[in-house]
Amino acid sequence: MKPLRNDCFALPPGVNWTPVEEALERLRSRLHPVVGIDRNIPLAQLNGRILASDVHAPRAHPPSNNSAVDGYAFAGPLTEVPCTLPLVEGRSAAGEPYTGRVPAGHAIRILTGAVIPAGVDTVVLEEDCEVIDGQLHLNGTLKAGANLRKAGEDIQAQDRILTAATRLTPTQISVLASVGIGAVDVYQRLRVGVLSTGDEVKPVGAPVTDWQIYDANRPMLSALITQLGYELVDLGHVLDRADDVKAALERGAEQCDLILTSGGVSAGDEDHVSKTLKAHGEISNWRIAIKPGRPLALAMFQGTPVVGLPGNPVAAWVCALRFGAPAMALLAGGEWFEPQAYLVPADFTKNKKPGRSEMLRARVRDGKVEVFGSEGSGRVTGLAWSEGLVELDESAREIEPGTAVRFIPYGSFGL
Ligand SMILES: Nc1nc2c(c(=O)[nH]1)N[C@H]1C(S)=C(S)[C@@H](COP(=O)(O)OP(=O)(O)OC[C@H]3O[C@@H](n4cnc5c(N)ncnc54)[C@H](O)[C@@H]3O)O[C@H]1N2
Ligand code: MOO
Repeated sequence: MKPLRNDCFALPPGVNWTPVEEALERLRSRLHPVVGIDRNIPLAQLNGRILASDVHAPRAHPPSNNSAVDGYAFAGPLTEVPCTLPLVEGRSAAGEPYTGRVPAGHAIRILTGAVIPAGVDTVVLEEDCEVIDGQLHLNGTLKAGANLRKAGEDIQAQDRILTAATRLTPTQISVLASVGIGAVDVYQRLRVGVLSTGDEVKPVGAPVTDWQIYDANRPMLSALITQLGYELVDLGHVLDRADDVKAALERGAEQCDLILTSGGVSAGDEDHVSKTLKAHGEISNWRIAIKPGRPLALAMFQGTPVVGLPGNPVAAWVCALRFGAPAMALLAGGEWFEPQAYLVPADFTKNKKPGRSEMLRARVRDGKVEVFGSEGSGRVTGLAWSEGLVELDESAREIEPGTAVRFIPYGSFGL
């Protein structure tokens, strides 16, 4: 694990507005995994963790030929019908295989998941045949191998079943279990600090006056971090005082692999996050051609990367997803990702200015994408209403009902 370079967020001089694609490419090319490896983590603790190495199957899946249905097994194919086959004594059930050999011209009772006994290779569904006095009566033809699941048809022993950098979800955990793997090596959880700033901001529960607002960003970002599978370090809230901001960042640098701050990153007199990062770290104030989320500060502070999100909750959310989520995936040992977007007809009208891409709070209903009525960056109700974002690229102008637009469901960001 090598540390990030101090100048990893530097932008070339003279660049004012960074297009979204360029900002993303910069992050992708300058970041790399910063976490160590946790060895032998058991299945029960793997959900959301990121594989540190490729995984190979120690055995095949399924391990032996077995029946896909409840029915009767015989040697196929069955071409001449009607046909009657005598049934042998006994049966093959899941967990209780038939150990003998079925003689030629005979059939045997078999249940779903049971090993196919020697001498037979084809299974007829019990609904498609009749048993009368120990004889199996068949009326329909069947190909050899019908209703049989072949050994290794899903996974062969030694196959690579999962690759390093895969984020494990319930479905991948099932694959591991299917071949008997009870523990794997995963990256240590990325420790992400979340810090709120602002003299007007008060934590929920504290007494407030009219000029104060509750801290909506920290609980939102904390929930995001947890849902993405990272370890949350709550760095609390600090007032716009240089010393307090510095002390909080120092705590963060000690305890975290990445710090997310919100507020204090535009150019105002009270934008102490920017100022502190400038005085004590290497900061690059990115002005990204995106709405919302124009001001984004990226910095290295005492060896730890800091993403300074805008204070407006909508902008903080959009930036945390669009730039933060892929960056965190990469730092955490996973793969950089471009969120999967779907082209969906718009159910709205919009006259967009060129030059900036726009992210609108959106959701799909009846195959059309709706956007929230207000684009105000402080409107938290639109966040709660939305199920994803519509991304309009820099060149987009007139959107009319029916225009195909890119809808990115929140699931595409790993939520
Ligand atoms: N002259 C300019 N002014 C502003 C610009 C600009 O480019 N030039 N950009 C605007 C945009 S866009 C945004 S976004 C904000 C970003 O400003 P900051 O990141 O410095 O954020 P603050 O000024 O501290 O706060 C903005 C807004 O958000 C509220 N806020 C802050 N923290 C929280 C929180 N934890 N929970 C809820 N709400 C929060 C804060 O009260 C402000 O209303 O700058 C614009 N101005
Ligand atoms: O771009 Mo600001 O980020 O509108 O809210």
